[in-house]
Amino acid sequence: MTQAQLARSSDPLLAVRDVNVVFGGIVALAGVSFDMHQGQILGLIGPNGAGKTTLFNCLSRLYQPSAGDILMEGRSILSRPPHRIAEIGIGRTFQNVALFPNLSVLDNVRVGTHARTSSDIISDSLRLAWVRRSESAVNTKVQEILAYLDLESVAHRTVSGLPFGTQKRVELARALAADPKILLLDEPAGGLNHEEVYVLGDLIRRIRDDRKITVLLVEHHMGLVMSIADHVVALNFGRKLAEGTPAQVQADPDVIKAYLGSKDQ
Ligand SMILES: Nc1ncnc2c1ncn2[C@@H]1O[C@H](COP(=O)(O)OP(=O)(O)OP(=O)(O)O)[C@@H](O)[C@H]1O
Repeated sequence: MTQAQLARSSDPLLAVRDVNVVFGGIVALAGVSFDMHQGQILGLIGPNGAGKTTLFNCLSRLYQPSAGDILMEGRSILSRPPHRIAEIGIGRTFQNVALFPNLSVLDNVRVGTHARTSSDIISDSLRLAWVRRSESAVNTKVQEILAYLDLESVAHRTVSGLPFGTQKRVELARALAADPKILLLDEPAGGLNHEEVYVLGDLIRRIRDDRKITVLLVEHHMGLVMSIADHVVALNFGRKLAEGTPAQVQADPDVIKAYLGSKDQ
């Protein structure tokens, strides 16, 4: 069974149900619903102002829908603050990279593991045996992720001095360090050159295949979305315009019209 078939055969990992978001008088999302299944790479596309970022921000809990629900493994996530979504297996990256610029790559990735470790300041300062064991497990995990993302050679470098493409990889490493079930990627190809986008596509697919992580990709780079997504949801003016395989969505007359319309503006 392929990853895509496997994905469709199970209950949704994440369910977006009739989500509405209104800013003042502007309806940013109106009744958007779709399912994400385990093992899927889902591409969320749409012209400028379609509502992609708003939906992404609802999923990462920065925005609260005015109606509707978002369920992770059947349970609503809407009462959860943004800093507590990692605990239920939702990881994210940011469009413009949000790392600690003056810390090393290693320390930035180590921060990611804290979402899933349970030590506290008293146990840490007493250096209890279980804290030492968990520290050693964290180090092993961080080293494994750095090797996986080919970041070992820059492990001790300060993040601010690294090229943007490398910083984006560090952000991915930090998100992976929290062991997410779903990874939300906000325009990961933004600011990357052609070769880097190709490498990124390959990497996202490997993350899904090797680590069994479900991926939601908000992306303007149509080539990337269409080459790696197995399911695509297209938004326009806050509504779902179409969903299906990349080929189905690309051939949808409403999607074609929405993109041509936006080019003319
Ligand atoms: N914080 C906000 N306050 C007021 N209006 C907002 C806010 N955020 C988004 N909007 C409006 O909501 C609508 C959807 O915007 P959103 O940024 O989600 O679209 P998008 O698909 O991500 O666009 P882009 O591709 O340009 O990033 C737009 O009309 C936008 O102007």
